[in-house]
Amino acid sequence: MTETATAGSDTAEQRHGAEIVLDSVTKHYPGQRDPAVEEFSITIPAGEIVVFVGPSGCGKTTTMRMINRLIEPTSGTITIDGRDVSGINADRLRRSVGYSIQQAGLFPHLTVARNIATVPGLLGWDRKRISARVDEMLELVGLEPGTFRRRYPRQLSGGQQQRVGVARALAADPPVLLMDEPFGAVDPITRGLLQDELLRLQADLHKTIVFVTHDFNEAVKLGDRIAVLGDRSRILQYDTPAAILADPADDTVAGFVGADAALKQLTLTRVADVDLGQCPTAIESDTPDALRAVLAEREWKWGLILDAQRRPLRWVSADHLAHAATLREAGQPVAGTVALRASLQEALETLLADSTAHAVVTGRRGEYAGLIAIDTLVTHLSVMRDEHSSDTTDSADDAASDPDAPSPDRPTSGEAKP
Ligand SMILES: Nc1ncnc2c1ncn2[C@@H]1O[C@H](COP(=O)(O)OP(=O)(O)OP(=O)(O)O)[C@@H](O)[C@H]1O
Repeated sequence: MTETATAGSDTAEQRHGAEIVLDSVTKHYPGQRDPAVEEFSITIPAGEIVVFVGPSGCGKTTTMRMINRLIEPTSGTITIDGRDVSGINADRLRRSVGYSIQQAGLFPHLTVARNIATVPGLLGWDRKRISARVDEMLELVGLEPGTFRRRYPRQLSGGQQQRVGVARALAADPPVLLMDEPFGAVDPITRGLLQDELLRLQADLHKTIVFVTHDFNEAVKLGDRIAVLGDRSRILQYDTPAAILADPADDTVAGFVGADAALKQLTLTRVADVDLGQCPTAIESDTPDALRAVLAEREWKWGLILDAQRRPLRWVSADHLAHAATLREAGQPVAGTVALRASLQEALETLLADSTAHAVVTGRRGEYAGLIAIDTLVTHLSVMRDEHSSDTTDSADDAASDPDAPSPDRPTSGEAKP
């Protein structure tokens, strides 16, 4: 972080995240027997979202607040973009590090506009620039400026307050954003929407975001990396969500991950990233003969009837076709489809609702793109486990030297046989 960035001008470096390094940081609160944080070391890469997750009281908030010196460490060093924060004036530092907390922490006596304008005002921006920035920030977080500028926090829903909190934290375009359970006080649906918005914002902004939560699902959804913390902020595991889900470092982390690790893993992969299966298809204006022949000849149980734009309509079996004169009425409706951009967990939900136990995948215009079968998901999970397993190298070596060893599973390609 540079002085220029601190002063809030539009430099290139200001618009990108900054690396944060904590080195042997300890916090011992006066009068306490044990330190709240002990010898904590971590490197938070520029432009990534790193989530601190751990049980209540383990020291997450204390650790995070030392980054912007809301809490002063007892020992150790913290640098942002190579600069030791202890050498930066604390007020100046806080203006260059966005901070968003549970229940938004808005000033109740100030309008939404003045709340968002707080840091730009402190940085001495002129009125016109601040006003334009307030509108830009409100639009960024999905609130219409004409409606929301003049409201007070009490006139907003919890989710709207959180959005304003995020807008305020981003207003001076800080390279670093600290978020302490920012979505903890809203209902699960709003929470999901706010998480989606944060990911959408981050895709454009590339801030360095340190995010504290109790909720491992939230950590998996938001984190480029997750630091699972134990007592005194001891790092139990620091890795990507995929690696932690596939190979928890110990029983404590496994307990945190939960019994449904596999389901959580499925949220991390998009349908477009696995090989899709295929089945015979026909356009509904075709005669049944060709499809009937393919099903019989290649022993497919099901074929798929598409409309003229190749959008999936119905599943048909050989029985359905036995006496059908046309494809227009034959078969049973496809229960639901899943888009290429959807997650494998959504694909699982779709296939569980489908009578043929397949998820029909569609492209951007709803056209048929392929199928996902349960085998595709099982194989994918097994590949993920192999990739992240701590003894991957050993088993790969073993397999290479043993000609009878089974070949490792890979995602199915080509044909699924519905
Ligand atoms: N000002 C303080 N004085 C003394 N002890 C404190 C102070 N603030 C926090 N602590 C103690 O330090 C430890 C870590 O607290 P901290 O708030 O950092 O944990 P946390 O992981 O963020 O907890 P939670 O998830 O419940 O917010 C706790 O045992 C807490 O009681």
